[in-house]
Amino acid sequence: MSGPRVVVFPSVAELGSTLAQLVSSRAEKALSTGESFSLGLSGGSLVSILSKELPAVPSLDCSRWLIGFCDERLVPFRDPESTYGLYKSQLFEKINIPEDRILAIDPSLPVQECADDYAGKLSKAFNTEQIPVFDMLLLGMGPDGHTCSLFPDHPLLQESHRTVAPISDSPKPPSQRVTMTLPTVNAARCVVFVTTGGSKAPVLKQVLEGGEGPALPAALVAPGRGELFWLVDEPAAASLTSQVERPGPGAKL
Ligand SMILES: O=C(O)[C@H](O)[C@@H](O)[C@H](O)[C@H](O)COP(=O)(O)O
Repeated sequence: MSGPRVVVFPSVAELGSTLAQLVSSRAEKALSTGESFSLGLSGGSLVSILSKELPAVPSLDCSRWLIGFCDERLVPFRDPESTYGLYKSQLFEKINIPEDRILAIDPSLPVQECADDYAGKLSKAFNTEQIPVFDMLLLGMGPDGHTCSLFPDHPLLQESHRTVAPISDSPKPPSQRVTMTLPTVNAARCVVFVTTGGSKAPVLKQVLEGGEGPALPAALVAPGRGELFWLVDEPAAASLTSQVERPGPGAKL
């Protein structure tokens, strides 16, 4: 993998429209040679950014997309903390993604069984007993450098076999979650971090330019054979001194 492309935008709105264009272009590429476009979604602020911008892409056809979740909270879908629930109301109802092509967890299961069940859903959908290779994963990063539900100094960072794992002690509530593991994240063809806001500036510098102590979870994302993008806004990029890109309005990545 070549190094990450760090792309800085003046505003979240400009970041969001470029993100939507990037998703759409990778979907076209996947569908030009294959049966589907597999996209993994994260929660947090990504929900509103994607839900605002993706439906605005002209003639977007999501009928052959396959949607998975990079992580999910173990709460009922109607709970405002449910990432699936938020995407269902804010995005899925605005695009033509068939319900049976959205791979959601079964939140009625205990967390270990839920993770095993979700791993099975991915295995079936990707028709593999190995690691499912997503065309694209969209990730966020917390102010502590977590991504998915992989948190600093957590044993899950060492997981090298399971594709999906449970966590019951998430420092970010809700405490019970299911998360993709690093082997699954790093198997993807394209990984895109979306990070905005000044509160992320210190941790973004540490992740991209190094710092004290063990590598933070977001710094462990390095897709072996895939592309890695960091789409950030100026406030989040404020502490960076390394090479970044600042595309003109409407530029395509
Ligand atoms: O469901 C979750 O909690 C997310 O998947 C989580 O990993 C999120 O991406 C980060 O916490 C960043 O969230 P923000 O972008 O809202 O800061």
